[in-house]
Amino acid sequence: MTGLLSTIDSPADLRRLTRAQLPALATELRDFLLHSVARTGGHLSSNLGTVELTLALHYVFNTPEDRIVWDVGHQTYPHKILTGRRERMGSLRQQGGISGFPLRSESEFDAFGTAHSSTSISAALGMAMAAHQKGEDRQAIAVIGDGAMTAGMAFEALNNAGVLDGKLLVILNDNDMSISPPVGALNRYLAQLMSGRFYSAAKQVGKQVLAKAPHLFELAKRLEEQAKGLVVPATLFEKFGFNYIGPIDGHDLESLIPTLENIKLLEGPQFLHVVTKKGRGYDLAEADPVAYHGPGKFDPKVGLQQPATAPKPTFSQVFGRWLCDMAAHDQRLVGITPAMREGSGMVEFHQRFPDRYYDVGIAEQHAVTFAAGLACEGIKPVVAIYSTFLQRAYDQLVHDVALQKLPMVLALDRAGLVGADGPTHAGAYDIPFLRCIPNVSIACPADEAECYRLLSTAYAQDHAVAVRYPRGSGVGAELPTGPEALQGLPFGKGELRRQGQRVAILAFGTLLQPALVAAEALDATVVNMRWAKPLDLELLLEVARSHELIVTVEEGAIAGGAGSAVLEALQAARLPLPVLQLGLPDRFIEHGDHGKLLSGLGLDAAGIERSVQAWLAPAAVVQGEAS
Ligand SMILES: Cc1ncc(C[n+]2csc(CCOP(=O)(O)OP(=O)(O)O)c2C)c(N)n1
Ligand SMILES: CC(=O)[C@@H](O)[C@H](O)COP(=O)(O)O
Ligand SMILES: [Mg+2]
Repeated sequence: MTGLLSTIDSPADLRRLTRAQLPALATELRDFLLHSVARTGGHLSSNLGTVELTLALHYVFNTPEDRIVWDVGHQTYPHKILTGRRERMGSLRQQGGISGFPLRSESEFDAFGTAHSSTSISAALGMAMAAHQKGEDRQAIAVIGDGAMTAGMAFEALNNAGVLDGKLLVILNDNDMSISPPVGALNRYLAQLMSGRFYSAAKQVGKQVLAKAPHLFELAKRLEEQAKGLVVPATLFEKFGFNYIGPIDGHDLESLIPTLENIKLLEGPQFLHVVTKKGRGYDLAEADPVAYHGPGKFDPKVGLQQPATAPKPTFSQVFGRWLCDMAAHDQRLVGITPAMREGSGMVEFHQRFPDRYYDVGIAEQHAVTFAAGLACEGIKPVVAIYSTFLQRAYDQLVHDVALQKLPMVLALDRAGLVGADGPTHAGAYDIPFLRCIPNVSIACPADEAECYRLLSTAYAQDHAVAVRYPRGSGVGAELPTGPEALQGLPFGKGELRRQGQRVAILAFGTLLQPALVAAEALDATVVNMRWAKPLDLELLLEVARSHELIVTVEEGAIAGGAGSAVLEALQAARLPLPVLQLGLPDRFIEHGDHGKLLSGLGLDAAGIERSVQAWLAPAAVVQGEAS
């Protein structure tokens, strides 16, 4: 590799360049980024939009002493490339490679680990106040997108920061996009701020002020006032106690760098509003930032292509189909998504039932309590939510839903490991954290057809039911059709899938398939449990009485998971049977290929067979192996 970029191994190298060299570097960086992501897959359009902002931040601020907290962190590839990880970009999001998100353990330049949105202002404020407590002079910077800004947590942090005197800079990276087009009143407000009059006026003023500034340090006081001159009067952010600056063009280094240099001199909480374009510099991504939000591998010359043969529908698509079918059947149904329309398979539902579709923004807590309110009035809410993001709405689920025994369907997508996004996005904990809440049930479909049917079962209940299903597709089981299609499976009932001897494998969810394969070699019984709560006690006890060993298999945390529920049930029934619990261990599982990760954890057919054989092996042999 030649060119300027090849000389940058850290921001210190960057800071040795002249300002005149930076536009060329930005071009190289963008080109490198595009070709790198095209080879690995990953979050593209957000990163294309932050090239200049990243350069400007590392150029002006003394990173890593000054701290940058990137909200969500899906826009940090330019940051990774400039902070010593250029050569590792080929390993992005692969097992053993670098993460797609900032990681404190990966680099001293990653001040804070992110991936779930809207945490940056809180974390940066914490860092700013820590510097204050310790008498250290450093800047803490939160870079937050307009989508992430919609979350309550961002506003909680603004509310707190505005009355504290931390050296905090919040940069709103406003590209007028979330993953989907942005929603809500805040978006409307930001659009007003960016409307022609404000935007061009602010830009003009900014350029005049900065061109005339002779020497930044000597003119600190004057610049402070001038920077305030960039302020659009009485913005929401000023009312929160910030000095609001902007909007400025986030792709114009000539605006960004002097503005950031000015801001460095200002006291108190600062708020800089930059305007960027998602997908900037790659025409196809600019035209369709949604498709290029998180693409797989592609050829940059031709862009994303439709596969030659139609792939199996994903579980998300199965959910989307069920949602449309049930909505057509029952007028009371409404669908809710916290900003994940595409990922949750709700595009068609949105098109066909726009009045019954609610994208509430990145607001999982609100989504759940909003659904509770709807349920109080006889509406039938279906909340589509990734397992990992439901973690945000735990109290809402306990206090607002379960305690009042309100009915709703929680379509819990991305349950289990998710692959390239890694541990931040893994749906590892939903069974343990849901099964301890009264009035909440959990269905674990083993394939697509069961998923469809169990959604119907969930919809028919008088309390909250989560239906958990994984990312991607399963065995490709054909979906029900015809007049009976929307008929559910029996609530709380499993099914015997194979009769064997000695060992009974109880499978919860899609790991039923490898369990069936392992059972052939082991001549084991296999039960498709279908429900983690309630357990099918009748079936469980019948199986327990006729076998020597119970093996539970789930793609979720072992601790407190479905296997634990089985243990509790056996104990309550005074059946002292050994239970081998297979699932996710008590550690975070890194990013990588989903299938390989499962094999590595012994959750494929060979692994299940191995674990059972090891359990059955005479103790002497096991001890021998261990010593
Ligand atoms: C708590 C949470 N909910 C949902 C998501 C999924 N998500 C990732 S990026 C994103 C959109 C972010 O939009 P914005 O902050 O404007 O960044 P942009 O992609 O536009 O750069 C969403 C909804 C998430 N990461 N965290
Ligand atoms: C950054 C983020 O949270 C999302 O973009 C997420 O990576 C999407 O994951 P899926 O690809 O599983 O929808
Ligand atoms: Mg955005």
